[in-house]
Amino acid sequence: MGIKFTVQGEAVQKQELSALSGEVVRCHEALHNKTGKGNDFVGWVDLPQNYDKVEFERIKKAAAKIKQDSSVLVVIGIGGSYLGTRTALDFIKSPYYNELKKDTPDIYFVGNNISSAYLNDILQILGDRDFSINVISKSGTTTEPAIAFRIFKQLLEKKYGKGEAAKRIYATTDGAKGALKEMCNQEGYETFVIPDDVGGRFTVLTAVGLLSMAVAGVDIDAVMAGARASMEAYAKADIWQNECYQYAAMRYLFYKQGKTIEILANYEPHMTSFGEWFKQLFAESEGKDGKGVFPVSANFSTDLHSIGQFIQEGGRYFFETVLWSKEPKTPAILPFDEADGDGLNFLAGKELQFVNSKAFAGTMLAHMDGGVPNMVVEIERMDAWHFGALVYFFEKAVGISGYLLDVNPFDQPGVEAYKKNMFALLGKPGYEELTAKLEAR
Ligand SMILES: O=P(O)(O)OC[C@H]1O[C@](O)(CO)[C@@H](O)[C@@H]1O
Repeated sequence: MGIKFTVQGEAVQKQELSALSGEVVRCHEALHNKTGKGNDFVGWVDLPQNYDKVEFERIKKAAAKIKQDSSVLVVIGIGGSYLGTRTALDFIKSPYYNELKKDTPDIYFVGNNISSAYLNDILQILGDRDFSINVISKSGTTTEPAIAFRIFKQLLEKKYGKGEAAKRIYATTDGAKGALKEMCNQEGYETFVIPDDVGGRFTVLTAVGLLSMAVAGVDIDAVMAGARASMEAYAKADIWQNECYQYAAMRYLFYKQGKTIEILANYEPHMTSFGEWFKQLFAESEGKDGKGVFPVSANFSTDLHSIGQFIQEGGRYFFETVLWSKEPKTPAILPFDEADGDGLNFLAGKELQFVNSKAFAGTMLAHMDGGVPNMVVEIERMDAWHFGALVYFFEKAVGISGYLLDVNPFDQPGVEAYKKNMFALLGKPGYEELTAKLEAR
């Protein structure tokens, strides 16, 4: 398996983990037998094996057409309909994917905020270049992507006419219902399906993530192969044979010990958005019924010069999970300098990855000395295969850790509260009573 999970030093609590092993088996069975809370949303468990192979080929075809007729793909979506896709591109390609030399279209993400400045910047970047749209929304009613879709659809129709525009719109949505699905039926957009039993934050291995990946030239077969390898590697109920479950159980133990925040740290800007994806996955899955580990992310060594002080000496209510790639994406060597004014010649000729690895090792020991438990999720390299493998590792872990907490890890009822208030304050028809109440406050 290409992922290695370890708990560092004193933090390993073998006895406590053993005591949890029965509970872990119970959670495993609930997940695999579909008898646990939210059991109609566990389609992601065997997705790497059971995905729609016919649609998979259609995704490749659509990607080939986009590559051929578009300089830009505008991807519209928020939350699970955005973060995984963004993460895949940054992790497998680069956060500078658009700026780097390539023979694939630029990809820009919109509909993940309501900022007019952001929207205008993208419109300016787009200019008069040829483009296509991938609008992604499982519900089809989310405000942020709906606003962006209205704007970019009008732009597309103005540029190409309604008929040609419809051929440049790819919709990824529910297979049967929702506002977006209805538009697809009326306008004849090519449509990809978000399976009914896969919730938004678990969809990156569906058309949601795969279409943009394919457009960017990512080997999506390798992504699915990596996910499948994880699916097989983490299928055993026995905690001692399942590192993914060890991770889930350790999180639970730390939580019970009052460590209620998890920092997912990385040492690669290519992994920054992985932290964003991880935050949604764990926050929406665990944060309910007054429970859950609050997920945050940190980008080292950058953040060692900002929040590093707090991690070392501030309140002791968190633990750290480090996401580490053994190989650098591309190597670089520190050159020799005759004058050695910076005193760095002792490192001349060394790989930057070597320096980064010592920053990692030194930081981990310092943080552990400071009372922060550390765990490591290590991969060989940041490629398509390892992306798929990692996605599944964390999805499986959150399923088990949600069940250990005895919450439904597959719903997100709390997200509705802000939406209701926003609609009421915007004066949406049907919200009159709430509008009056909120305005009185
Ligand atoms: O794909 P949709 O339905 O537009 O939802 C986007 C996101 O909004 C939420 O429903 C709530 O934030 C997420 O769970 C989801 O990933």
